[in-house]
Amino acid sequence: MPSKQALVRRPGPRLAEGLVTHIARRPVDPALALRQWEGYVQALRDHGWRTTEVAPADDCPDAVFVEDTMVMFRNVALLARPGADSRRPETAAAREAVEALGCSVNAIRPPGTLDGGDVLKIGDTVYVGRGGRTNAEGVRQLRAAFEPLGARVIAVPVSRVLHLKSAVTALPDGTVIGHPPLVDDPAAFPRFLAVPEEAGAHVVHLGGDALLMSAGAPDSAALFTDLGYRPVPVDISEFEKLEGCVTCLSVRLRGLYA
Ligand SMILES: NC(=O)NCCC[C@H](N)C(=O)O
Repeated sequence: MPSKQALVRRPGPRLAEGLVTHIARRPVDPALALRQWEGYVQALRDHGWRTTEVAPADDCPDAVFVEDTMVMFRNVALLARPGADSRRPETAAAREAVEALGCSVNAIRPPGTLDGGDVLKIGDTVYVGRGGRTNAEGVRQLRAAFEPLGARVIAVPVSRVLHLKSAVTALPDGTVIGHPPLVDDPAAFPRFLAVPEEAGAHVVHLGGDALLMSAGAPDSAALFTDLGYRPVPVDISEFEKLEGCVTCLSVRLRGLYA
């Protein structure tokens, strides 16, 4: 059975200064953000996930988006080298956290850049978004790290949103979901399902039929219900103002040895 261990990182004091690239900046309410983060962590726990907090990186406004610090394949962590300079210091404590969980750790080296949010795994297929944060050398190093472990790495273009997983994620059956205006090339995926809202493109499989998703996508939630899934909505509006989504607030470690 897959392990249900997740890394999370609480929002720091400079959260409101987080990067915005593809949307207009809107003020972030730090107190509300903390409550929303606690609700997100609770939703993971309510569905059987153990959560480990990565030590704070309080000088890094975007540290709460801990998914970007690494990519997991089985029990191997590939430490990211974030494409944004301000996010580079985030990986040090993330490394300590995965090492403490017994993972093998590898790392992207200069001049490679890669953000965890650019990597979507579906079984042994690993899609990587070549876009604003992940460069060709990062893609090459991802291949070199994971193909020997049985991964098939497929690079896809990302130009309309921040990360690949800002555009698409996957249902538990492997169907890739995305909001078409934001997806560069839906034909890159063998099965693609259009969802009616941008925030509806982001799901985290909690186990069984449960899908963690933004409360901001009720029509997409209805679509998933109609397909036999059980949406678990969480309000993450303050993180969405910083181009965050449900995937990027945790690293899921499904391949740990018991
Ligand atoms: N994986 C993700 O989608 N991460 C969101 C990161 C948002 C953050 N404001 C950034 O621009 O890096």
